[in-house]
Amino acid sequence: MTSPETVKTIKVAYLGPPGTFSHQAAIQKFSKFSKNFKVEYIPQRTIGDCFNVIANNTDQINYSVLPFENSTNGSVVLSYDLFRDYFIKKRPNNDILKQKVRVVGEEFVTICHNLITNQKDLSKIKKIYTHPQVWTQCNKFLNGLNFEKIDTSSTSKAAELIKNTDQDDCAAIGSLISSQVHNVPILYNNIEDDSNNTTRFLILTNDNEVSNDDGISNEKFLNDYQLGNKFISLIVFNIENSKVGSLSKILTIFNKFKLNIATINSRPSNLAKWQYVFFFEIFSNSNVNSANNNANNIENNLEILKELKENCIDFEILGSFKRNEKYYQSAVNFKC
Ligand SMILES: O=C(O)C(=O)C[C@]1(C(=O)O)C=C[C@@H](O)C=C1
Repeated sequence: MTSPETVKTIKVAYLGPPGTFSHQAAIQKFSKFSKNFKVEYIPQRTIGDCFNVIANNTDQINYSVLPFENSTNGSVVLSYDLFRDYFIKKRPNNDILKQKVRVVGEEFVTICHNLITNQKDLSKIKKIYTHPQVWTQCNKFLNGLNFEKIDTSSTSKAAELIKNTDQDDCAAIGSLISSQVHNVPILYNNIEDDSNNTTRFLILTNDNEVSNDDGISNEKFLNDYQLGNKFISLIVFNIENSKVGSLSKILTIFNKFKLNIATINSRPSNLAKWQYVFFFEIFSNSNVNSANNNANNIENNLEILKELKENCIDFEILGSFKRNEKYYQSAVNFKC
């Protein structure tokens, strides 16, 4: 048995305060490690801070949890823009394979929203606080109510503000756990439009870190705990926007190598007006870390990498990770 002094600590950053959906994602992903490791969950003030602790290698954080997309209202653009800015900043180096910020996993959380308030009469609520991503997940409940929307850094922050106000016309939207953490009652539960409302989170790490005394990389360590053999690679690139066919050329490359594209997103490049940075997620079957990688895996297929590089201004693999088995679960299994 490992003695308490030799137990290694895994530090996981998440959007705080405690009780956010990001906190829930972190616990879902990392609680299984607590048999062999001491897992510390470290709250961050903003989603930007969750990214920066990894990008800047601060506070000896091993992993960070980042909301990435929601089944009701789509991409968390703030997270895409953090990747975009990181990619653009790194452009001059253009080092394809070894990046500092790596995406090494994903987690899915069922998002059930609650109206949290000390007020007992809905018609008396004049201000509602929550994270901006939430408003359009609760359209049906909120439509017709007459209130001021106040954005907060997270849902649990909204509940904390309600706790600390003496005004009786305020409410927050957040999780059951946030209402318990801040000890403010729920007036209405399950106010999300879709009872299967789900957010997908990415797990980030820093390549320089190792997870255990054997020197196994965080990437391999986390993937070894994940079942299945489907991998996802997240890539980011920019192309000659004005050249006819430049994006279709990229699509052709994936078709040629028989790789399925799971998602496509674009964001303004911020380099010049009306120029874009593209994010693709690519399915593959082989393990990034195994010795017998086959050519199907984008990270190790030099031919694909060469063709992509030739047809992009800049191109980067942000990470590859095993598809979380929750992705395949039916909606019924996602119920709260
Ligand atoms: O505010 C929270 O609780 C978060 O974890 C952030 C966040 C997000 O940014 O999407 C996570 C899940 C929900 O979709 C709403 C908010």
